[in-house]
Amino acid sequence: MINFDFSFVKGVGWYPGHMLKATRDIRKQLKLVDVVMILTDARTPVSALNEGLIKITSTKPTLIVLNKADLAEDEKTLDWAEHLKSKYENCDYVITETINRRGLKQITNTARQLIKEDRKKKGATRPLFRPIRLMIAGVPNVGKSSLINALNRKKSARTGPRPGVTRSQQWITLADDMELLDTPGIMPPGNPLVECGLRLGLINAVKQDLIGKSLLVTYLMSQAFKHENYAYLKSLGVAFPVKDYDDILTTIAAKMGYKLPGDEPDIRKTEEFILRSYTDGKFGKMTLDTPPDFQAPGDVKILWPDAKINLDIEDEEN
Ligand SMILES: Nc1nc2c(ncn2[C@@H]2O[C@H](COP(=O)(O)OP(=O)(O)OP(=O)(O)O)[C@@H](O)[C@H]2O)c(=O)[nH]1
Repeated sequence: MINFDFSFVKGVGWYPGHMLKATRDIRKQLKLVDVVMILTDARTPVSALNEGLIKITSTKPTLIVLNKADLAEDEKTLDWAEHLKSKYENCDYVITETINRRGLKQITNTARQLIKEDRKKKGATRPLFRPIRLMIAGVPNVGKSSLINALNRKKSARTGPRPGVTRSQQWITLADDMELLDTPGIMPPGNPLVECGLRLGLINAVKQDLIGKSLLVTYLMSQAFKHENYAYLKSLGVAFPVKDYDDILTTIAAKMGYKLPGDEPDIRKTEEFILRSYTDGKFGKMTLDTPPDFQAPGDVKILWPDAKINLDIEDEEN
């Protein structure tokens, strides 16, 4: 087991002006909607949840959608989903893989059920004679626009693997009796916990350059080793046990042919490739948020960035 220490990293906050405006707009529009659908990333269900949003919208039933479940460990996703459901009032969850169109039907069914229960609680006796209205919110890049497009099929919302693609609110009428209010991705103000921030960087909810790609790659490696997730690294030629952290990058650079003039490995390009591979799901299913807290255990320390890193890894297959 390898343990990593990232305690030297400073907080990584990101709260540009358009997010403040978007938060105010959400408050204003709240009275128009029946259910607030909060998307999170199944790899980081809590780090990417933005609990502040749940508080702001707590007068409405909440549907938590754990999206990108294709990239997370199934059992842990279910554990987290049940945990979140029990934590918040008037709340239910759906697990989705928008990319594979998985879980879409459950969204409409669960939203309708939440509305029914909410109306009953408020003493409403007649059915709702208008389309149901959902607001969709969450931190950047969790898949809000992709989900809307998947539900809509008309592909009206812009998507992209970068945070902050959606900049304003927009109402979208679905063919079904349902209307959706899309909102821009919103981070909580202030600095999240260090590990939480690193996770938000890895999933592209925070701009990776704000945190630093080298640091994110080191963090990704720490997670891959913690999960004993070696398959993709092996496919890139990395031999285990790894003696030196730099070996990982130089091996991958050689494999990919990333060279600088003079045949030096192009580490920057290699780091970008590794992060892109992670975004593309090449590391397989890996849940980053681990209950009960976010602290990595620390009996073996990785010194970064100036010291060489010795990874004392045993690989059972070798
Ligand atoms: N693997 C995987 N990727 C997904 C899934 N859903 C969305 N994505 C990808 O995630 C990236 C971000 O998706 P968007 O729909 O643009 O995210 P967003 O939340 O609208 O982003 P902002 O506009 O920044 O708030 C895109 O590259 C999508 O293709 C999913 O279920 N699985």
